[in-house]
Amino acid sequence: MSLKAISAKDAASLDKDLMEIGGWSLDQLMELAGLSVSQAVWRVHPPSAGKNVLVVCGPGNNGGDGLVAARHLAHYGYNPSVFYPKQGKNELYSRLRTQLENLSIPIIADGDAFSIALKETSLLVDAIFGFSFGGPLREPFGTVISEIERSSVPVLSVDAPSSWDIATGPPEEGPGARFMPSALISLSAPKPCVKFYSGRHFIGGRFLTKDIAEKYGLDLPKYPGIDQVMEVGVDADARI
Ligand SMILES: NC(=O)C1=CN([C@@H]2O[C@H](COP(=O)(O)OP(=O)(O)OC[C@H]3O[C@@H](n4cnc5c(N)ncnc54)[C@H](O)[C@@H]3O)[C@@H](O)[C@H]2O)[C@@H](O)CC1
Ligand SMILES: [K+]
Repeated sequence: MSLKAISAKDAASLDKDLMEIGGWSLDQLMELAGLSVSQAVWRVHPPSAGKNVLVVCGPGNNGGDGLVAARHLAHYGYNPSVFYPKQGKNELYSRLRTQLENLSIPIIADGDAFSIALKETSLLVDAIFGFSFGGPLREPFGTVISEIERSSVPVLSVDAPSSWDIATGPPEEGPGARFMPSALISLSAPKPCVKFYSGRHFIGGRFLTKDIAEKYGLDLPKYPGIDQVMEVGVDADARI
């Protein structure tokens, strides 16, 4: 069963609905989104496969999901580090950063340190851009994406493979043209660019209601048991 995709425009308006009529705060949505990212990491890369996980965070809420995921990964026993070259400027991101600092999770901002960390990690979480990515890749992210593409480190992308156009997928050429993560977690619903993606696909963000799903023509994911992720095409509905 392939799940219905949601456009970037509708994804933004779904977020607005969740917060304006759904009673949700951004903190809560980001916490559940980041928690589901951490569970997808556990599914594709349990600590026995390597504890070093490098979370690359962009300046927006996709990056915020990465900050939240890094915290959960530390509590699970991984050694996460965060590369956060353009740090989001608001109170929520600074509180998330403080939570990471209090767990002694390294937050690196410099490109050379990123190159070193990339060589020492066994999984990279791509929390650079989500559904608000648009237009030609602005530095430093072209360089960052090219380095990720060139490395052999497996990647789990959050909501969309960063640098892909949310509707039309990977760029023809330049950074991102050969970027294919080995795992993807879509939040709330897949984005249209998922049709260009091949690899393990999870759905996360276990907070949709039937009404909101209907309003946007989405399927309600059948999360198994108490899990915060459902693997598309793998997990059967095992709800209690
Ligand atoms: N709907 C949901 O289920 C939820 C969504 N969340 C996350 O929020 C994300 C969307 O967050 P935002 O709307 O903040 O946007 P994004 O985090 O997708 O990206 C926006 C940031 O990237 C920069 N940017 C955009 N295009 C660029 C380019 N071409 N070159 C360089 N920089 C560029 C923008 O300046 C902005 O700072 C989703 O993808 C998801 O990961 C969660 O945090 C909350 C729950
Ligand atoms: K991403």
